[in-house]
Amino acid sequence: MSQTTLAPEGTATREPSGILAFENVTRVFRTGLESHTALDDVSLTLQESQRIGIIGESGSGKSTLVRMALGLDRPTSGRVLYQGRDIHSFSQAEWLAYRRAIQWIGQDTGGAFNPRWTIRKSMMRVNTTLCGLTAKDAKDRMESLTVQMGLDAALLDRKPAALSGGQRQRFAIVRAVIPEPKVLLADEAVSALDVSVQGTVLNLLKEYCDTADCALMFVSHGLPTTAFMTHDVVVMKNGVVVEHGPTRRVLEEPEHDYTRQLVDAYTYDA
Ligand SMILES: Nc1ncnc2c1ncn2[C@@H]1O[C@H](COP(=O)(O)OP(=O)(O)OP(=O)(O)O)[C@@H](O)[C@H]1O
Repeated sequence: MSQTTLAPEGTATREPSGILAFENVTRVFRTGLESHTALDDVSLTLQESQRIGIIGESGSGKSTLVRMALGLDRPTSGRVLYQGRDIHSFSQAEWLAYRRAIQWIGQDTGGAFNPRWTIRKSMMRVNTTLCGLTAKDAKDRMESLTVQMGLDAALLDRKPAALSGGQRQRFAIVRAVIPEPKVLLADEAVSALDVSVQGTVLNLLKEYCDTADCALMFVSHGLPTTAFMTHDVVVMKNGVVVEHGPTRRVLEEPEHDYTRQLVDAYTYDA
């Protein structure tokens, strides 16, 4: 069993259930006669305003964890808790509130928006229907966040294909933060971007989390970006949490052989 309770370094108080928690979550995928355990009894707690990294080789279960948090997939056993309550016990109204409170930013910046609509139309649609904002609130927040992200407001009236990858990714962040989420799930959110744009996007994301007291689950293959973005880190292998702790300690003085291999491989490749 992998059990970890994580809090920002120096945080004085800890809520046992945190804002988002995975309680003994197991996910087994069955295809024909084969079965594969993508998550194996994973327990971890994300505290308010905490930024945690999730690292591990391809296939270790990182994205499955994110899908569980978004309610796009259900645990075979165990529970996903938001503010101490099982997300799958929510009423329809509670579910709507949850979908506002937890937002996702992925690697595929094109996929975040309808290719046939302008960015403005996509964002307004999601935030008024799915997230329940009034049209005025959605528009005001969209326009001011666009400027905060260093984007020209005129770009809102373009379709996604008429934007650069970096611009689309910054709009993906704008879309995600308009509903004032309490948790952001970033799954390889900057890996498709070139290094100079990565830095800008990471800074904006970090700044947003700090000013809005928003927690962040940061899934990445990049150890330097994980070190920059997170207070704590969880190392996953074959669906199990093999190590966790303050990011600097885990990356500089790994306790588990697997973490050491990850760190060494990264240094070697760099
Ligand atoms: N729908 C599915 N059906 C069958 N197996 C699946 C399914 N989704 C994920 N898996 C398997 O579960 C394991 C974990 O996948 P997951 O996508 O969570 O890994 P990951 O750590 O995010 O990998 P990557 O870094 O490559 O994105 C993999 O072996 C994957 O093949």
